[in-house]
Amino acid sequence: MLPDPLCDGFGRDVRYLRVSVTDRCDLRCSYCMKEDVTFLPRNQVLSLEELDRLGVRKLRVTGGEPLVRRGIGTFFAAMGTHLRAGRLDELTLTTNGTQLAAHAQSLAECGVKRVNVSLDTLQAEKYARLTRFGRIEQVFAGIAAAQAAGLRVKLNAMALKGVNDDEIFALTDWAAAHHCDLTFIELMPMGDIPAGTRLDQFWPLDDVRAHLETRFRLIDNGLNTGGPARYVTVAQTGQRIGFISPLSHNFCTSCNRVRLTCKGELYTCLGQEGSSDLRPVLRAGVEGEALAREIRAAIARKPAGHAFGYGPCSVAGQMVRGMNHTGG
Ligand SMILES: Nc1nc2c(ncn2[C@@H]2O[C@H](COP(=O)(O)OP(=O)(O)OP(=O)(O)O)[C@@H](O)[C@H]2O)c(=O)[nH]1
Ligand SMILES: C[S@@+](CC[C@H](N)C(=O)[O-])C[C@H]1O[C@@H](n2cnc3c(N)ncnc32)[C@H](O)[C@@H]1O
Ligand code: SF4
Ligand code: SF4
Repeated sequence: MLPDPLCDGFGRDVRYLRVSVTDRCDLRCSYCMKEDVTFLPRNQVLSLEELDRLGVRKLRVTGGEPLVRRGIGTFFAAMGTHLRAGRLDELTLTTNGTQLAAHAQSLAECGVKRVNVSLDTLQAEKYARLTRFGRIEQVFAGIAAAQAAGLRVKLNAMALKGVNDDEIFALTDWAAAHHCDLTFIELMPMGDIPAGTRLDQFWPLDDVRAHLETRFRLIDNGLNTGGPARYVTVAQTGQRIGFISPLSHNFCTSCNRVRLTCKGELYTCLGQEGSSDLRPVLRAGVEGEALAREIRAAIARKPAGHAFGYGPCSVAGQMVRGMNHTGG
């Protein structure tokens, strides 16, 4: 949560900040970034002390891959102190899981209760291809370590036509067997990826749901975690499945979030260009009410929503800015 309830120009209360601690990543998922992507020079990236100044109530740490940022353990330890002192309500992260085995225990000791781990396939070879060189065993080990440390794990799987459309049941069964929640995500046209690839891979989640319903009875359960997912319960297994459908079921009217990039830009919408540069004030040591004022002014300009859309042979609203920069 941000310091006070913050209302934007459309009457939405914005209470949730997602922070990208790095744009760097140890993987190169082909739907997220190009193989030869250029990352920001390190001196443009906010220091972890500057990030600590934000004073938010609910923090999701993301990236790029948050666990590859040097010193990230110290950052989580500092955030853990805020958590114990009651200055922070929730501390969590979204990760590709490759480095989770090494960090899980200390994350739990810092007060992290749950992690979202991105896993789009269960097949080692396909995983290596999709991420360009990732080793799936590292992710499995990361998930096991997280659970052994007492963390709840939610899997995030992109729904990608022609890539993992043959694995929807396998992912669902794996999640059930490993006591993980599972969320499917629609592909957004973010990053410097050709429109043709997007059109080939976009798979609306209504189709994924219909596919699941050939085997399972899905009951809408109305659960709201404060995030964009609509959840169902699988009648046969009791497991929970979420659908994040920014294209086919746009959730912008209830949007409660803004994002801070690792450079200190506050993006008030994932799918629009407008941002406010908070780096000068963070670098100048501004905090408390003065910083909140800057954030409020930015939020007042939050746009209504994204303009993404897939036509028969064109893509609308494409953002060249990558998810790793804005923070997925
Ligand atoms: N368009 C859009 N997509 C979002 C937004 N927030 C999350 N997403 C998508 O949902 C994916 C999963 O987000 P997570 O990091 O797991 O967070 P979450 O689903 O909000 O988290 P919880 O519900 O707290 O578990 C992101 O990578 C994005 O693809 C948003 O505000 N707008
Ligand atoms: C950008 S990553 C950052 C955190 C971490 N590296 C990870 O992969 O979980 C966060 C999430 O964004 C999702 N993502 C990346 N590109 C996307 C796109 N074009 N559309 C929708 N989600 C995307 C990923 O699948 C991942 O679940
Ligand atoms: S989705 Fe996450 S793991 Fe994959 S390239 Fe993007 S930032 Fe890295
Ligand atoms: S696209 Fe923008 S307005 Fe819509 S839910 Fe995402 S961040 Fe909010």
